[in-house]
Parts: sequence; structure tokens; C-alpha cells
Amino acid sequence: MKALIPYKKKNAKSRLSPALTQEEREDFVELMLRDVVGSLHEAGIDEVDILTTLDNGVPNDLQANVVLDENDLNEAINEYLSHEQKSIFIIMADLPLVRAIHIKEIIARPEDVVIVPGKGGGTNIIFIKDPSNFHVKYYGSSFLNHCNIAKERKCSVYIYDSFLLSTDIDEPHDLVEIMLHGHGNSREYVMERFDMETGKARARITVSDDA
Ligand SMILES: Nc1nc2c(ncn2[C@@H]2O[C@H](COP(=O)(O)OP(=O)(O)OP(=O)(O)O)[C@@H](O)[C@H]2O)c(=O)[nH]1
Ligand SMILES: C[C@H](OP(=O)(O)O)C(=O)O
Repeated sequence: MKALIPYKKKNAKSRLSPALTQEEREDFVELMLRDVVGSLHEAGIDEVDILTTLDNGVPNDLQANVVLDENDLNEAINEYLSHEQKSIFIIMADLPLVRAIHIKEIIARPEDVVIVPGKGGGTNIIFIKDPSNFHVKYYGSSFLNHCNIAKERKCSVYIYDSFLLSTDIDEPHDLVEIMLHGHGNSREYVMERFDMETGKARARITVSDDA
């Protein structure tokens, strides 16, 4: 079994622009990537491939292989899957709330495909037992796309329902979830820059005076 992390650094996470500058976003995605790789290793997954482009320097202390592909997200992943025989655990790099226990539970499932939905219709993790019998279609409600592809391919499917794993970090309000439930590098980064405002309404981030 292998894990695959699609990763984009250059001008990443544009939807976080109201909270972080481009330079900060580029630093922050690297820290989220570190947390994801750390949880994969903790879960016992040693083979980790980071799928990225030439201009997206992955730090070389990460204990992961770098796979370069200049194509867009779907084309690059499908090209990768077409050469793989082993089960593939595809996890997005913007999922720093993932913990080893989640990963162990997902890979222990007996179904052909396990899908972890992201909020708003995305797919945060997809575990594919037989990559020769699957292709991905991210964007445009990819959760529904992946359920349909599994049905067409007659794959059994398990939907892994998890608050923490549905929380990919896309928009400024997601950052408060890292303060509340995060760990590691990404939590340290967010705690340095933001404060948390609590009251009657939902907790939310405010810019820290020390930032
Ligand atoms: N290799 C590769 N990975 C990508 C690409 N686009 C996005 N990703 C990765 O796919 C995952 C989900 O992507 P998005 O949430 O759309 O990330 P993003 O494009 O940086 O964010 P926005 O600019 O806010 O849409 C993240 O792990 C990204 O690092 C791409 O073109 N190539
Ligand atoms: C890649 C995309 O991510 P989102 O934009 O939903 O975070 C998806 O999961 O289809």
C-alpha cells in the first residue's frame, strides 16, 4: 500500500487570501503537508509519494518521494494510478487534522473504495484497493463524482464520516478548527498569528496583536 499526496505550493490556498498573504500561504501549506506526512508515518505507511510540479519545492527532510507532473490535478493523479498495482491512499495536503487512528481505520475497511467527504462536496481522502479499476475526478462536487465512478466500476464503497476529516482548510473560518482540534506544525503556525474569539456564536479567528 502507498499513500499519494497531491501538493501545490505556488500561490496555494488562494481562498485563504483574506487571512494570509501569498508568502504566508506558501509557508503554511508546507507545514500542513508536514503534519499529513507525519500522521501517515505514524499510521505505519512508509511509502509516501508527493505528487507536485517542478516549481513546487518539497523540502527534502520529509521522508517522502517526489513525483513530478506538470498536468492538472486530475490528469496527474490518473496518470499516476494507471501505473500502480498497489492499493493507493490519496490524501489532500490541506488536511492537517488527520490523525494516525483515522488512517488505520480507513485502511482496515474491507470495501473496494473508501471515500472521506470534504465539506461542500469535495473528497478529502479516497482509498482505492485496485487502482487499475478506478479513476479520479476532483472539483465540481468530487464526492458525488467518486460515488458515481465507484458505482460504474461495480466497486463496494464505504463513506467514512468524520468531522475532523471533513475539515479541509480552504477558507479563513476553517483556521479556527486547527486552533481547536489541530496539532503539530500547522497548529503552532495558526496560534502564532491568530487569536480565538469565543462567545455566544461560533468560535472564530481574529488577528493576533503579536502577528
Ligand atoms: N499536484 C497538484 N496538486 C494540486 C493542484 N491543485 C491543487 N492541488 C492539491 O490538491 C489539494 C486540494 O486542492 P485545493 O483545495 O483546490 O487547493 P488550492 O488550489 O491550493 O486552493 P485554492 O487556491 O483556494 O483553490 C491540495 O492538497 C493541493 O495541494 C495541482 O494543480 N497539482
Ligand atoms: C480538490 C477539491 O478540493 P476542494 O476545493 O473541495 O477543497 C475536491 O475535493 O474535489
